[in-house]
Amino acid sequence: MSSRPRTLYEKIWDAHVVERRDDGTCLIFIDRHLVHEVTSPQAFEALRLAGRKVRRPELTLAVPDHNVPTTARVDDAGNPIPIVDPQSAQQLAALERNVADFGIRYFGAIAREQGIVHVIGPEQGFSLPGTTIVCGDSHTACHGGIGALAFGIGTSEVEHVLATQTLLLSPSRTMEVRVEGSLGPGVTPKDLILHIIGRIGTGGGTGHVIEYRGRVFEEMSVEGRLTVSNMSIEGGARAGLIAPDDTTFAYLKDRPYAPKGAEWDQAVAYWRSLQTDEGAQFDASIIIDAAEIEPTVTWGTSPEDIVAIGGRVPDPADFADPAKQEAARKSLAYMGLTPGTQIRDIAVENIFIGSCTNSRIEDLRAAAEILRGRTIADGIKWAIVVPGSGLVKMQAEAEGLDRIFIDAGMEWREPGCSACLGMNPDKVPAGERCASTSNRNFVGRQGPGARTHLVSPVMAAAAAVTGRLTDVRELQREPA
Ligand SMILES: CC(C)[C@H](C(=O)O)[C@@H](O)C(=O)O
Ligand code: SF4
Repeated sequence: MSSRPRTLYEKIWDAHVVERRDDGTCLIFIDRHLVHEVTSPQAFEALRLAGRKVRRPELTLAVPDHNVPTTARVDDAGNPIPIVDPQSAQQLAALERNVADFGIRYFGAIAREQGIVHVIGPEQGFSLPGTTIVCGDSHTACHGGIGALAFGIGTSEVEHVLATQTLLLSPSRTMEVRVEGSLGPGVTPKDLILHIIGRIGTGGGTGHVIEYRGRVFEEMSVEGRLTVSNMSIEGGARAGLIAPDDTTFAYLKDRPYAPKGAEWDQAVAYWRSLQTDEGAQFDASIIIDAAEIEPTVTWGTSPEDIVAIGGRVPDPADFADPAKQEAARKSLAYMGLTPGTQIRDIAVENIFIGSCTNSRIEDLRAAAEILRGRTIADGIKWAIVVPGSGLVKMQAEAEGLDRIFIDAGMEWREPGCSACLGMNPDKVPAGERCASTSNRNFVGRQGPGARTHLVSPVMAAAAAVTGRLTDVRELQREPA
């Protein structure tokens, strides 16, 4: 192994090379494979047809999340309630058959550990620093928040990993996003990543793995780091990474699948070596001043269409690039917005707090803190809180957060992807707006014709209280 200074990405990559090919591609060992119901059925079917087994079933974890309804899943007698939508029911049944046939660890729809695949990986200690993690899902980048090299793969690659526990890959370029200074009050990791995407654009990270560096990330909780890394894919990057540190180790210790005893100590000793070396070169570098970042929302139909809460809807003519002008015109037409409108004058009818970006316990605590003792505005027709996992839900209930949401007039649901993409019945009606803590504001993402404004959990809570996009700093209380 060379002694030249290496980035964190290069260290993880080098540690997983099974074979280097002459064309520069490498066969990479995959430590962890997460599986959900949408992108796995054809992969299992192909294995079945070829008469192949899953090579390392113990390195695979499956869970249904996209299609599960978020209304009650068991009746009063504790019996499972059948899923109404035939396609969803079929996908869940297929996953159940596949995990049984191939001997894969599985948290079923009514297991208390069930949840969004990117929430349960770190929560279970299944996702660990320095590992390679894949899933047939673009937001796999999320797990980079604990220092894992984690990325989404296609269904044929899912099949390859199931069969061989390896992938043939080309190395990525490296990009450093260095954030200097600290985040101000009311400014969250979600605002930070929206701001970063606004800066680099949705294509800015293409071909790169981003390492997020700087004191902001050292000071940030693991859950905040997961939020940031989660949206790396919206900046076009293959993956995101944040170097593991004592905060990461404290978060992972004693989790069900984390190493224990002497193995834990050995693991931590290794994880401590997973820092970018002094003098290591990145292929690209971006520097951001945290002090410039305000609570941020999206105005358009791309995650790069961001604006500070104090700002206005942009005029397409403001963009220099004619292609951007045209995209902005289309976005504004879809979003039903007029250039120059104050962001804080935009009324919303729907609130969604959830998704693999923002449905962990800290997200729910922060939103509940804004909603405590308040009620949602009259203009809000639908407001749901969807915890990221059954364990997050239990924890939130133990802390009384569910009561705060319900007393405010919101619905408290079962875990899953829900209105993040509306593959289940949770959809935003056409022409209506939603302040959403999810990660994509694409045309039709939350339902046909739905208009999404991406926000942080506290900003979603603030919008629920006032019925319009609102600067959460106006609603924050002095600490008691
Ligand atoms: C359904 C799945 C393949 C998809 C993804 O890859 O990201 C979904 O999770 C999403 O967020 O759009
Ligand atoms: S919560 Fe949304 S972004 Fe995350 S995996 Fe589910 S659908 Fe994809």
